Amino acid sequence: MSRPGPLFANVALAGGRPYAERAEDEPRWHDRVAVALHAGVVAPVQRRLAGFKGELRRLADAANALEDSLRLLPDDVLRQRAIAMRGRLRRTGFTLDSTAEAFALIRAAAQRTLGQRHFDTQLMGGYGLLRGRLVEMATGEGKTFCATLPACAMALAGYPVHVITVNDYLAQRDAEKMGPLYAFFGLGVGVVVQGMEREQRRQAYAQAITYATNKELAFDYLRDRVALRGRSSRLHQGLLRMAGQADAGEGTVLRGLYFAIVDEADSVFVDEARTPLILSASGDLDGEAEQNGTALQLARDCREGEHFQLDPLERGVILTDAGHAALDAFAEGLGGAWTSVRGREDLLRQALSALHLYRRDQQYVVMEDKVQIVDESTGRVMPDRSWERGLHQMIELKEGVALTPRRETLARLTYQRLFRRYVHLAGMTGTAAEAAAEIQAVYGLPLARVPLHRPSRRVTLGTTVCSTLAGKWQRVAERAQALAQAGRPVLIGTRSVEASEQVSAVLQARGLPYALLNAKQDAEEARVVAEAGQPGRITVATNMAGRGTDILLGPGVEASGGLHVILTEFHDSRRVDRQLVGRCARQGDAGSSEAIVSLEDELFELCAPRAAAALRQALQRGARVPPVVFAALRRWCQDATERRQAATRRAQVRQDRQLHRALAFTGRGE
Ligand SMILES: Nc1ncnc2c1ncn2[C@@H]1O[C@H](COP(=O)(O)OP(=O)(O)OP(=O)(O)O)[C@@H](O)[C@H]1O
Repeated sequence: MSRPGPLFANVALAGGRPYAERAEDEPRWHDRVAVALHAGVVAPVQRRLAGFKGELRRLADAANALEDSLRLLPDDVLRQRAIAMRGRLRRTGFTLDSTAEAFALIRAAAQRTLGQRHFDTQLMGGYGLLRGRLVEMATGEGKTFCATLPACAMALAGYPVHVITVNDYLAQRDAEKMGPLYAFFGLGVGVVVQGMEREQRRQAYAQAITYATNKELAFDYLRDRVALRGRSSRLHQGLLRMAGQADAGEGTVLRGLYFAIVDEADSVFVDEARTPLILSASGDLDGEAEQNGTALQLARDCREGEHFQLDPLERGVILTDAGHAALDAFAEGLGGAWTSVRGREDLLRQALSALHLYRRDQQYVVMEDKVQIVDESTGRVMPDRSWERGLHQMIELKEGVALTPRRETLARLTYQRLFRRYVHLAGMTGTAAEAAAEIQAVYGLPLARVPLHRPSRRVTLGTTVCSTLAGKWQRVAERAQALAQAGRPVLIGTRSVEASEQVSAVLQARGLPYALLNAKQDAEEARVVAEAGQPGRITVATNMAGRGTDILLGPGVEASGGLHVILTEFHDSRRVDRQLVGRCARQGDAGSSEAIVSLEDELFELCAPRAAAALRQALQRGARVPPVVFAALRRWCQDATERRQAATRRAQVRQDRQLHRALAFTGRGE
């Protein structure tokens, strides 16, 4: 990008103000080819960027050259110089020289306000973000601080900035921590988190820099779309407003989609992009309880293999011929949805899914007498979300809690479509590798790798494979006990609330003190994280302590070997495994990691049940299984899952595009 403007790629006037977003969000033909080829496009992506590394270095050198001249300047002179840059940035855009100067000023201000000096690697990362790249910086290299450079620079130039992260805890933590730096330049910071009122949100988005999670942002944008919907055309609406003839309306919450820095970009752009975002309103409960109750009754009488088959990977239920026949016979004489073939099949499928595919303390928890969905990638509850098409009510009935009304869809959007609408988009993550090609193809962000600030000292201890779950928990507890006794903090990462409770029970039985962080125990998250680096501390956590969590080492811990991370189950993607391991040995600190898994783990059971069973028998016979065999099994399972998920995302984008075309034809976008 040579300059930030012209930004108004597509301007709708919302509440009398311009609302910028990109109109052209359809991927081009070569993007589609790239998506189709997926893994095969890594090489061309990297070739095109061959010259960028040198540019990053030149930028850092240019900023360093200015450092001495800024050191002794009084605060107000520094501030004045930054403000004076606004005109220049608007005129010339973010050239290498102007960016170097802006970054040097921001770095000097950060030293004064936060007591931290941006590393050269952070200057490089910041430049990559400003230039619309997917910046890969290893876990712990300080992406939060790095993002302040482009955020501040863009905000100084007058463009609204969104810093997007994966959970409320991080959004709040980062906004608070970096606030004093922004305040130095008179730039306001807003945070948008779950449960905020509309007006609070509007105020947060009105600030120069807004921190928000991808989910909050997406739903706010969807609500804006609904607010703008139904107007004859954007242009027409804009003209009406200019002429002062438009209805006052409620207006929009956002100011548009100008510049977004997406933290943990692989999670947001890839992992979360499998699920469409659906804005819904309360419907009614007419006869729902009775109908669902009858469906559950029938589902309990159905037998797997005879009446239905399960596809746990796709969370699907397939009815067999015998299943169809039993359903038709059962429905005879019943009214309501039972009268139509589709209606009754839907009911039975949802009931079977509720019974067999959705498990308490895995996909959801029951808290405050409510079924609350646990987000698989963040490990957190999503209190105001529900499953679609009656599934949620079916699970409520299964759990014996009060039924909530079914929701009706108002608007629907995918992350792919949302983020492509940003006029200027950038992403950063510690784990881009396998996702880079897809992110380039779908979102148009080429990869830029930033070198480590200090060489890594992480010790990777390999994988222990146990034949059973029970054996695994014992082994995990033994390891945690031994390491804690040696004065090291230990982080035990689990995939589900259920697993975190299983390992807790074993630790308790051994009389070992530990802290637990999961969707049910999240009240003291900040405290648990703050203490997780203390000597001898054992912390059990789901993915809540995965991405973004920064565990600071207590006194003496560095000398005793740093934080030790135990991965107790492989995730669907290796990137998520690496994120957990990335909690230790950050920025050249001491630290180690190991994996202790079992052949009864879900990944193996779902993807390679026969191979897992054969290996289990071999282990139980006392045979020695070479580690390469387990490594191959892991790779096979994770590759298979990733491929399936990539296919789901492609289908998602396709469906989204078709829907968009159909709606555009009728003049009603989402
Ligand atoms: N320039 C700096 N000087 C001193 N400390 C820094 C600097 N940059 C970052 N840090 C510290 O490094 C730690 C890691 O930072 P941060 O959590 O932002 O890393 P990250 O790259 O976002 O990691 P992850 O990928 O795990 O989210 C924090 O404690 C932060 O305060």
